[in-house]
Amino acid sequence: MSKTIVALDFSSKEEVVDFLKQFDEPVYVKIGMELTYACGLEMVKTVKEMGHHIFLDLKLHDIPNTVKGGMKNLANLGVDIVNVHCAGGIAMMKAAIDGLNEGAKDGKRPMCIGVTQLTSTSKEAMNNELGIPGEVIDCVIKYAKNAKEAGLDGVVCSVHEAKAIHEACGEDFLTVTPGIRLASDSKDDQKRVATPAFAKEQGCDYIVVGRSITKSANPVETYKEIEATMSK
Ligand SMILES: O=c1ccn([C@@H]2O[C@H](COP(=O)(O)O)[C@@H](O)[C@H]2O)c(=O)[nH]1
Repeated sequence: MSKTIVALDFSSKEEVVDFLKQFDEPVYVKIGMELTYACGLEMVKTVKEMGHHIFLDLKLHDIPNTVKGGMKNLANLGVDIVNVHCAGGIAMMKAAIDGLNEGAKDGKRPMCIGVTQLTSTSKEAMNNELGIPGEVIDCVIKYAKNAKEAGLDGVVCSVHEAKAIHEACGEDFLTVTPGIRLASDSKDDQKRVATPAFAKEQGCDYIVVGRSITKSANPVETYKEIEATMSK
């Protein structure tokens, strides 16, 4: 399976279908808030019918009972990955897994991963706005260990933390890393960024790439170049 997950940050079905029609092979895609709030979970069905793999990035973060109920209803959509915010705590993450297990009709639940610190968060913002002292890496490792204790399958983190997470939580614990930029790209709103080549070097399991591919003059070519780097 592809190591590059393409973020479908579009607001209409037409844009998604036109974008995906350019590819002659199944792509691993990410459906997040923008698309879901515009088109509903119906988009999961549309994209699945086109043959693609899906990371449903809704980042659940609520009291355990609510997250459990939410996950129960996401369990049978046929997506490969769902996620929560690790900041919701261990009880909430355990509830997410319980909900998925309860909801999965065939006994096979999607993988569930936890967002550690958003890749758009800098050390300064984490310290001064979120009120979490210290280095980002320490918070990310703590959250990753919590996620593992809760039974999650991995985490979302930046490339810069992936190696330390594998050391702390094991090589089988998934690291899914957004904040990917080509050397010539602008960082936009992202803070903890890295190139696909550095992600490969750091042992990231998957990279998540949005604008570098979707806004490229030739999205398929850019995707193929990035995926070739990741699959070397
Ligand atoms: O920490 C996180 C968690 C999720 N994302 C998501 O990944 C893509 C990145 O898009 P780019 O255009 O490549 O910046 C986007 O859908 C985010 O919601 C993240 O960036 N960081």
